[in-house]
Amino acid sequence: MAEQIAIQDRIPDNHCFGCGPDNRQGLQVKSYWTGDDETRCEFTPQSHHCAGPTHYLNGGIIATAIDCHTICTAIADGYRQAGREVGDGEKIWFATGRLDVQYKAPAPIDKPVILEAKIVDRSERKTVLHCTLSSGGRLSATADVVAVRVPDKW
Ligand SMILES: CC(C)(COP(=O)(O)OP(=O)(O)OC[C@H]1O[C@@H](n2cnc3c(N)ncnc32)[C@H](O)[C@@H]1OP(=O)(O)O)[C@@H](O)C(=O)NCCC(=O)NCCSC(=O)Cc1ccccc1
Repeated sequence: MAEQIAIQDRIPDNHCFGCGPDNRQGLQVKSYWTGDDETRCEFTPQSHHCAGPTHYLNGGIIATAIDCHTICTAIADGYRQAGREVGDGEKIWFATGRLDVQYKAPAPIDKPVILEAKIVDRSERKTVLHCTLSSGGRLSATADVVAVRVPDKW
């Protein structure tokens, strides 16, 4: 099977701290389709992404990774619903309207985290997603996200 290009690497002019390919100080989150409405992301934390104790991943970094993975899933889905490849033609932007994270267990800093997102509902203006974040096979966080379509000049 041909290797997929990450969704973020197809979104034009994305300078986001969490997922912008051109943001050299950013997290560089990368997401890939795994099914019709499902995407996956593997993110390897760096030591300075720690919480108070140095062995756990910071909660804001967890929220940012979830935010970027889910919103970019909504953006890619927006292009797909329009029958276009991500990045082709008029830009499609979604913004985070709601990000509701539940922290279930700490995520160790020295292991990759796996994010799995699923689109649970979509309408003209918004896409609703559910996301899990796991580390070493243990569930660390769940999130419910509302991505809202914004104008192409957003
Ligand atoms: C755009 C919006 C979120 C909503 O605009 P409005 O004019 O108020 O929208 P409107 O009232 O027309 O509703 C349309 C539909 O949406 C629904 N809905 C709306 N809000 C909520 C809600 N809170 N919760 C739940 N649902 C909500 C509403 O019910 C309606 O649903 P309906 O169709 O009736 O079923 C505005 O409040 C805003 O700009 N907020 C700041 C966003 C921001 O700065 N985010 C952070 C930066 S982005 C980032 O970091 C990610 C990123 C990464 C990489 C690349 C790109 C992005």
